[in-house]
Amino acid sequence: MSTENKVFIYDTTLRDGAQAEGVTFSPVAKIHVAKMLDSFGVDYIEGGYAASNPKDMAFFKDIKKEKLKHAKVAAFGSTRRANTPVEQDKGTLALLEADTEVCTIFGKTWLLHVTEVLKTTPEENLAMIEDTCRFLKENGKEVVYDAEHFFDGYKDSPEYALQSLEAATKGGADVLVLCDTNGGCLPHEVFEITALIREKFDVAVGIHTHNDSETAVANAMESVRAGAVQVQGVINGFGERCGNCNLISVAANVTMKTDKTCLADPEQLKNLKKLSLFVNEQAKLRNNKRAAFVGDSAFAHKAGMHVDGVRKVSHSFEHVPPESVGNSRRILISELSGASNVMEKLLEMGLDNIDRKSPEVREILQTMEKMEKSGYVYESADASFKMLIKKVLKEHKSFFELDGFRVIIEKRGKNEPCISEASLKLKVNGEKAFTVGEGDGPVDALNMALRRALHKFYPGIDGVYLADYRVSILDPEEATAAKTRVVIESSDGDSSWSTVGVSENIIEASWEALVDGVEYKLFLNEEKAD
Ligand SMILES: CC(=O)SCCNC(=O)CCNC(=O)[C@H](O)C(C)(C)COP(=O)(O)OP(=O)(O)OC[C@H]1O[C@@H](n2cnc3c(N)ncnc32)[C@H](O)[C@@H]1OP(=O)(O)O
Ligand SMILES: CC(=O)C(=O)O
Repeated sequence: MSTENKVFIYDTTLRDGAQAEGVTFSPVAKIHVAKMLDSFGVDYIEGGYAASNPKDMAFFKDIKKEKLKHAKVAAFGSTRRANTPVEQDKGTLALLEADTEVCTIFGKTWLLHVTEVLKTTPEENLAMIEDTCRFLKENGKEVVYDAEHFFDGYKDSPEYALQSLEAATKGGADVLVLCDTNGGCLPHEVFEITALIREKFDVAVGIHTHNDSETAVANAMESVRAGAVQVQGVINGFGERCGNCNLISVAANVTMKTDKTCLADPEQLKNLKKLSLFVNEQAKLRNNKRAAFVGDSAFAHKAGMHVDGVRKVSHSFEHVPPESVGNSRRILISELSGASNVMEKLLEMGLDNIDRKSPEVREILQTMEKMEKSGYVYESADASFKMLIKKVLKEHKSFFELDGFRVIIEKRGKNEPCISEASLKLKVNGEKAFTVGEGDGPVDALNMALRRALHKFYPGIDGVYLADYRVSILDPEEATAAKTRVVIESSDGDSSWSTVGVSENIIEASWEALVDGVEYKLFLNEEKAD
């Protein structure tokens, strides 16, 4: 492995990532993730624990058919069992059966583990490490040696920790990976110990960190600064307990903030958000809004003064340009907004002729603050804020007029399903419309009735559906007077938009949000048609 300014990215999403609570990859998902990682440009893909289960073993067979462009596939396992000849050790033989270019084995560094977990002697553990590395080398493998609990072991007995690395080196290991298995180390310790190992060993050094002290990425970055040339981690940082080092942040930090490189094609960084979303989808995990670099909030500006700064000089409040990692800037509207937030929204609406100091901008701010005080929130209901702007600017028109609605929910027997039905009376362009809708719940039924009523007049909203529905109870301590806030996300398949409604009655709050959502789409359709 060449160490010249290159940091090798070793991805263990499919192995240590799969050790996260709530994560299981299907065989198809494993292949999808591996292909995506390869296109992104990671150097190693650890596909699973060879001796663990048939699914992991099948992955090694299936991935061979995929002809990866760049990444090497690694099979993971442990040193041989104590007092077992390596050529008879089931785990080691499973590594050979995986038939990968690279084999990664973990071995014990910490005497506590040697005597209390393996229940063997320090000498036998050293023999286990050396034998297994040598056997795999003799079988033509590139061998990555993961020194489990390296930092804890080193703090307990530096002498034995060094002997364990010497055993791996004698066995021919190509990389010595220092593992902070329990995730308890701090960056300065990782720097010092990595630097020391780099000095003592003429073999490439790698780093594998866990996030139990919330320092996994910082620890990996410090190890790299001290000379580590391989970083092991997981896309999005999930993994055993609190997770592994997040490779999303490592790839971005190494590429943009150090003089080192880690991606063959640094332009791939523009696919960082895409990669993050894809891996979460395959792992069936929700996206973390606040994730560094790739989260929806990573470049979302809320405070008025920040928005003012970003509008003047983008890097005044952004550490890297959002587009460099495939993300985008968002301006949020809330009671903490100032004129700059409003100006950004006006621009998004194509209204570029309104002065920042104009009375209209002040009135928009004051109306919004008054509404927020009574329970509305606009930071997650951008379309409602745009409707509010139209109302203040007297550019709003009602596409229809409500004459009334009735919603019923009926359960005809213990084992019968709940039926929701809504009947709705509207006037559109002076013409009366009366419709009935059924749905999975009362709001869905109301939504169906509304779309049916409008179909004849505005067929452009036919494809719009409810994508998400969230309810919050405001002032719950005032039991009967509690208000309900409903946020609805509507979608037409290509884009989505959110609206808000507030009332003491949940159906009325939902109706208000529905109306904003429909009107927003009708305005957009009109603008497109002009
Ligand atoms: C830090 C890490 O994340 S390392 C990766 C850990 N990952 C996993 O454990 C997931 C996959 N594991 C598995 O599917 C199973 O544990 C298997 C198939 C590997 C082993 O299953 P079992 O044989 O039933 O053993 P079990 O899991 O209970 O116990 C571990 C055994 O491995 C031994 N062991 C643990 N670490 C090592 C090591 N580095 N080298 C050799 N043996 C080891 C233990 O001493 C224990 O041996 P014993 O049965 O003689 O007491
Ligand atoms: C090898 C590994 O996963 C660890 O030490 O955490």
